[in-house]
Amino acid sequence: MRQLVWFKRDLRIDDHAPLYEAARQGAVLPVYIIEPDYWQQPDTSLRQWHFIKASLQRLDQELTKLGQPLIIEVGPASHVLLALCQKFQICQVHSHEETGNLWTYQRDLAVARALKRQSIPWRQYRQFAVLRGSVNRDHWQRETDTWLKEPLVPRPARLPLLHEPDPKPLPELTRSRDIGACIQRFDALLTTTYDSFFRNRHQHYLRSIGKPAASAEHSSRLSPFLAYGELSLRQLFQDTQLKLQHSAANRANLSAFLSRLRWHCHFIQKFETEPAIEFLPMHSGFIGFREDSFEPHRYSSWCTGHTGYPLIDACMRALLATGWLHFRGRAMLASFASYYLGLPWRPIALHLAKCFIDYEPGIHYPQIQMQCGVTGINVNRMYNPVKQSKERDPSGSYIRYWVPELATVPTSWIHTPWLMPGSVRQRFASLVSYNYPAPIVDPDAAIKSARHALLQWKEKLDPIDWQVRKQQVIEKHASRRRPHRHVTTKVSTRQIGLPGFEDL
Ligand SMILES: Cc1cc2nc3c(=O)[nH]c(=O)nc-3n(C[C@H](O)[C@H](O)[C@H](O)COP(=O)(O)OP(=O)(O)OC[C@H]3O[C@@H](n4cnc5c(N)ncnc54)[C@H](O)[C@@H]3O)c2cc1C
Repeated sequence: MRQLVWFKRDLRIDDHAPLYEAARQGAVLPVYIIEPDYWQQPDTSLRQWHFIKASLQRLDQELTKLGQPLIIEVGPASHVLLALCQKFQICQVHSHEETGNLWTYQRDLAVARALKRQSIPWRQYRQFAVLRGSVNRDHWQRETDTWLKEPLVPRPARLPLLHEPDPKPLPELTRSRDIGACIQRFDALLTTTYDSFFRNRHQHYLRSIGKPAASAEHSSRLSPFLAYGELSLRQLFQDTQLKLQHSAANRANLSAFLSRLRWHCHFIQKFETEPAIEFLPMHSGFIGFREDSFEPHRYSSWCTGHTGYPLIDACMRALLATGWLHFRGRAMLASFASYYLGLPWRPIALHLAKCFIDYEPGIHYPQIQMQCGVTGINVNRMYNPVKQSKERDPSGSYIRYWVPELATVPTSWIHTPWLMPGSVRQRFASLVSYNYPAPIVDPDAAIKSARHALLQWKEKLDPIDWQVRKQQVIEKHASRRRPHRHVTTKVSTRQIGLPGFEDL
């Protein structure tokens, strides 16, 4: 009974239920499909593909040690899978569930239809503490915690050789308008990133979390490995819990880290429940908000890190160069683009998605909407870029590193170079050619206008209607430790509900 395991965003062999279950039932063909059309989507970029490429090489080495190398094919998944099923007389396809963007959801529907036509069952397994179908947020926390604590799935002892693929290099993909490769990487290896975090980097996790340079060192930096599944979230969760039990000194740091692993699933659950938020704001009253105020010049200055606000530009340039940014930096970039530059949330989401190597749609879209103020249930976070700069990078060392035009600006002016008196500027200008832009918007006027625009927009809708829509968001998405007394209906839908095999 030959089985096919379709590797998607789960490039590992440990705690991999599809691989383990398939191997129990027969010989396994492990397959990864490169889908050129996916890599043309506006939220993807080649820097993500370069990361995946390295993960695929490691996955292939692991599978080869078990006995069956990885088969890598190029083309639309439904065609590739059908062709492989026919060629190798496959009885069943196994994969993890994916909470992806609309493109991957439609791809999965096409795969389900194609396999059903050939009467080949497709079994999908849970990869995160995320529920499909009807979700009751009252019990979500308990159910997902139970899943996170379940025993890990062992790796198969061996995989009998079914097919020896021809050794060939992975294809080079191209894109017409790509964001560009990363010029600096933190660490491309899971083992070294993981070991160094738990050995010592985590000891300053909490203290560093909001500071740009320190968090680059003391955050786990495991996000890309989680996003493409080289590391199992459940394994990381359980390892952290174990370390927490044996580490009296670092309880606060490890507990904070553990909460973030729960947030990972909490956010993906929001996207799984309401995938439309890839395109539409969570609070439907915000449909169309700021769309008329899109200014291409402001957008391109923000995208390239030339807004004239030193910390904003440093964060954007760090992201462009490395593909990673700490949480506060991401939040600040999104909030600044929305409130100070008046840009609509969706182009903000797309640019950041392309920049992030760890792009995870399920975290990304709910977070973006929260930071851009269109969920209707979160406090509006209008981070003041100058205040943030003074608090988070007081010496200006991060700014100087990423914005070399400001490298020699004295600390007293590093956060507000536009306020430098003429005499200082003259002295400074004689040393270097100073070509840093003036602030793209006046901070006080911009925030005043953001507040005004928000109020005006909300006034367009009847206040009761606004409240009703807000309540709908709370019922669908808010996490609850205790049951919500007023909610009588269960929220259902999934990712447009990937139908059961029989429903197609
Ligand atoms: C606008 C915006 C967009 C974001 N987009 C993404 C994204 O596409 N992919 C992504 O992985 N994270 C995203 N995040 C969340 C967070 O910023 C990153 O997970 C984190 O910075 C990754 O670095 P780390 O692995 O060192 O984090 P750590 O602090 O070491 O956290 C460990 C893991 O916990 C999870 N996590 C941490 N913080 C959060 C959070 N606030 N919400 C949900 N999960 C969290 C991540 O899986 C992370 O890898 C976004 C945040 C914002 C504000």
